Amino acid sequence: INLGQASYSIIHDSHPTGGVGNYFSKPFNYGKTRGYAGFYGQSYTQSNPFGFTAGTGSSLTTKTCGVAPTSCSRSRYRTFSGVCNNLHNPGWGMAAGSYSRLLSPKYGDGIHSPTLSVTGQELPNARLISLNVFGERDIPDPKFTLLNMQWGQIMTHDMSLQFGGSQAFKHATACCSEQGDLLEQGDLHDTCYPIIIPPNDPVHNNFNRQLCMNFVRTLTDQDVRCPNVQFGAPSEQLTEVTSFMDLSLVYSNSEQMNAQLRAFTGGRMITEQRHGREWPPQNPNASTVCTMSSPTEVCYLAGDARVNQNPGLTSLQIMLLTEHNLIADNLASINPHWDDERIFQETRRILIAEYQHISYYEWLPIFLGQKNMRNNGLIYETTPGSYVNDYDAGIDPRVINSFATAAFRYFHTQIEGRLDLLSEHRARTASLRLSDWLNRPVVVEAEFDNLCRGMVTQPEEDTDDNYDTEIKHFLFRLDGTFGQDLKAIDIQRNRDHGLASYNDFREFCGLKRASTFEDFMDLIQPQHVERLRAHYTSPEDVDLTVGGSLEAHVAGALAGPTFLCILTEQFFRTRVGDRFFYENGNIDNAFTREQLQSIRTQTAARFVCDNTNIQYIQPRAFERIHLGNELLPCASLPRIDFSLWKEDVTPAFDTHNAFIYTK
Ligand code: HEM
Ligand SMILES: [Ca+2]
Repeated sequence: INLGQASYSIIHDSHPTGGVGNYFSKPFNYGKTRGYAGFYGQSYTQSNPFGFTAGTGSSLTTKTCGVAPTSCSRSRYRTFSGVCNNLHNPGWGMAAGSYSRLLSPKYGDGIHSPTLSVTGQELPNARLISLNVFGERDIPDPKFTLLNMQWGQIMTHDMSLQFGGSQAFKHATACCSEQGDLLEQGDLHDTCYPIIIPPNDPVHNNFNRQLCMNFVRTLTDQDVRCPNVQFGAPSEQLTEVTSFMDLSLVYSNSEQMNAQLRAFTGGRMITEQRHGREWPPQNPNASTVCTMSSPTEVCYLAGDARVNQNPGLTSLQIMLLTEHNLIADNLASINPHWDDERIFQETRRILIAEYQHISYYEWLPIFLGQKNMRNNGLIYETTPGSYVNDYDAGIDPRVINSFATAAFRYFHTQIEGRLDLLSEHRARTASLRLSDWLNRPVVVEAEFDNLCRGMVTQPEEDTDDNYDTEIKHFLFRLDGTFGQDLKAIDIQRNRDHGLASYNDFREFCGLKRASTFEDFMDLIQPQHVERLRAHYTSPEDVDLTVGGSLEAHVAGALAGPTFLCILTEQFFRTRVGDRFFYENGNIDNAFTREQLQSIRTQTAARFVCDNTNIQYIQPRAFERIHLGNELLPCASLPRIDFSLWKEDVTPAFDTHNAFIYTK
């Protein structure tokens, strides 16, 4: 490959003085005003989202609702589809089930059509809001690395994939012509909701034409005619993946798909050996899922269909895959009597634990704040080897629509459009332009270690109201000059899913409901409020994904109070509603105290070290290298001690005497 062609340099703007975070005189104490704490475990008004039987030949799609069994047997291991994690509600969190909601939807027609203004008119154009309300300044984050952003996308892909409508691939349904012109009304598919390019768009030449960006609506329980959906009830979007943090992106969401990924020997996953290391297998549908300049280019197959989407994501997926095989080889050598299935399942359990640990104790505190997480029971100060027995079968672990469709997407602001390739001495050898390498993983194989060093060294973009030009004007441009706009897509998706308004969520989160635009100034800078006023007719119309992305951050967190409320709620449910959560000592095959303690020593840094040829890394890999976080030899970082899984080690843990955390 010709990297020269792809190199790209950006001149960084200087950091603005007095950023959004400094706007408040009084810091907002999120923990104290948690007005929404009362609803855990309550049931929601929506119609039965589970227990679907297969859909009935919808004309829209071949996709069908997930089928949850009516009863479950107690398995030692998670199912691939997520069913039976909750023994009373077997469908909770399963793949092909629905999202949950914190607030009832606000569809235009009350049931299914995209949200409208309170005046009954269309909401302001999504691309216009993206252009005029949000910036595109390139401000490197002073503290965090690109790994911080990239790990978040891994968690996203584990937790959510909107059914049928994602813009992450070239969509089979076209709402705009090849040249980008809006199709005639009669030619538009039912699921089309194209983003119209406004007049005077700075990059798309709209002269004498009605241009658009493709946008296909997410399929709902009504679209695929799930049984038990009540006539006239509001539509609920479906998700393709399990809600649990169970590494479904590695192992897939069904047994059949998993069988295509497993080697069925030594507990291993299928890999292909090239250039002295293991790579994921080739995707049999390479030409449809990847952008390839030759038919022999690599295009990977993994548990998640988005694996090839961008080089950083693909690199982390590869690391998760090789970490699986590394653990499997360790277990196989210490337990030669274990068969393939046993090694595979125990390995899967350890890898998920390792990843849940890094996500909850190393990554999430950066985003949600350590104190906030402690106050709300998302993490605990544990004594060595102690369990946290906070599993609650009454908590619905499903992913919340406003989490996946608005709050978690805020971190698209952290995406960097230039990826540096670095030597072991952290010298830059070249840079990649992100939009040259979307759905095109060939570069990952050619530059794996250099890319990974870039990811753990380069700063991510500041978490603010700016979105990198590579995703704002060039997303999925393929060979074209310009492409799509991820912020505009996020706004359009917010309306597609009929999310309740920003103002509704403020109230829900215990904040003051605004009656005028000025009332937003408690959390949003005046110049941003003015831009909202210039575009929206009423404060009631402001989209959640827009208002939430403009709020000043809560001290110690990377989001404002409204998004923080949704994020905190989600990660509480994801933990407490997961029967197999790694710290839980009350399940049939809980880790022993020693095993749990060893898992708790694992860090993102060591994980990266063990799955790349990187020799030196800073111990806190989500943070940039600085005094106190200098490069150290990989071997000096703690590593999980797999000998603790040797079967003749009797568990020393006594449930009755141990210090147990309970809710
Ligand atoms: C280079 C990095 C990334 C790219 C190119 C990217 C691109 C995309 C695209 C194209 C979609 C589908 C939009 C739609 O059709 O509605 C999407 C969805 C999403 N993204 Fe990202 N993203 C990136 C990183 C991230 C990060 C860092 C996070 C959070 C930490 C994130 C969170 C989400 C979420 C929650 C969704 C919705 C997923 C679903 O429910 O289907 N993304 N992203
Ligand atoms: Ca999952």
